[in-house]
Amino acid sequence: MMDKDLSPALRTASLSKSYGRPAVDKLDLTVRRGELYALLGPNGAGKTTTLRMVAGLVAPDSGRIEVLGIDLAEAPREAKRRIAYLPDDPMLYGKLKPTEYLEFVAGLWGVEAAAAEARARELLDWLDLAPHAHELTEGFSRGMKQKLALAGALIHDPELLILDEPLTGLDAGAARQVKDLLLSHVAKGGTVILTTHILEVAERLAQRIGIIREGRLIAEGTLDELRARTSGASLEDVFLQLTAQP
Ligand SMILES: Nc1ncnc2c1ncn2[C@@H]1O[C@H](COP(=O)(O)OP(=O)(O)OP(=O)(O)O)[C@@H](O)[C@H]1O
Repeated sequence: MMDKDLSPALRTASLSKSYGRPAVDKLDLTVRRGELYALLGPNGAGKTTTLRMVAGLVAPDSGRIEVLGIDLAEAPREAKRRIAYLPDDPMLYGKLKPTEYLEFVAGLWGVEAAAAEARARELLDWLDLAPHAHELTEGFSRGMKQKLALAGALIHDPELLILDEPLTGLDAGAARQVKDLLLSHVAKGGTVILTTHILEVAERLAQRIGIIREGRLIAEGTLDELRARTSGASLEDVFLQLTAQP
């Protein structure tokens, strides 16, 4: 068996899911430990479906998913403990205050109370939510809710962060906080996989970029490698060339 420590952060093999027609189609994706990987693709390409399968929220029709060397189907609890998943439409409980919400999520993960409290304080500070720690989240703006959902996703200190459109709807200051948090996670050896339609985010943050279309990976590499494959100067040129319908 492969040494778990050498295994990639994520490996999917021939991963497929169909809703009448294929949403994800025999997808082979490998994300290395310690990288920030951006998954790009046009609307309906299968990005969210892929992430939902990796997070264990949608069962694949076929194929395999390994998280840090752990087979998701064989050991779902062990695999999911190592993952944070932030959906594009996170749900909060409006009648809870941020501290209560984070305590609640920490409890679900079985994080020990003192550790959870310290981690919650750190995350609220980091995301500038500390001044609102004792307000009900139902009064929060969309960006504040999104930041709190991110804090909730990170409360159990997971190694692999999977984020669906984490910067959409955030103002410049909030987007910077989230970007810094993701970069610091990678700097500490963690892994981030995100989807984004903001190509500048992928261009600036990602070590590698994967482009999917119709559920298949059609190109992958560093920005320079993708540029070299096309006549594109910017990621937008590259993206539009690669995803153009034949
Ligand atoms: N629960 C579902 N029921 C039926 N069809 C679905 C479901 N979820 C996704 N699909 C279909 O699967 C395909 C892939 O959708 P998905 O949301 O994964 O794409 P995406 O790349 O995330 O798109 P976007 O950029 O618009 O968010 C689409 O054709 C979508 O309509």
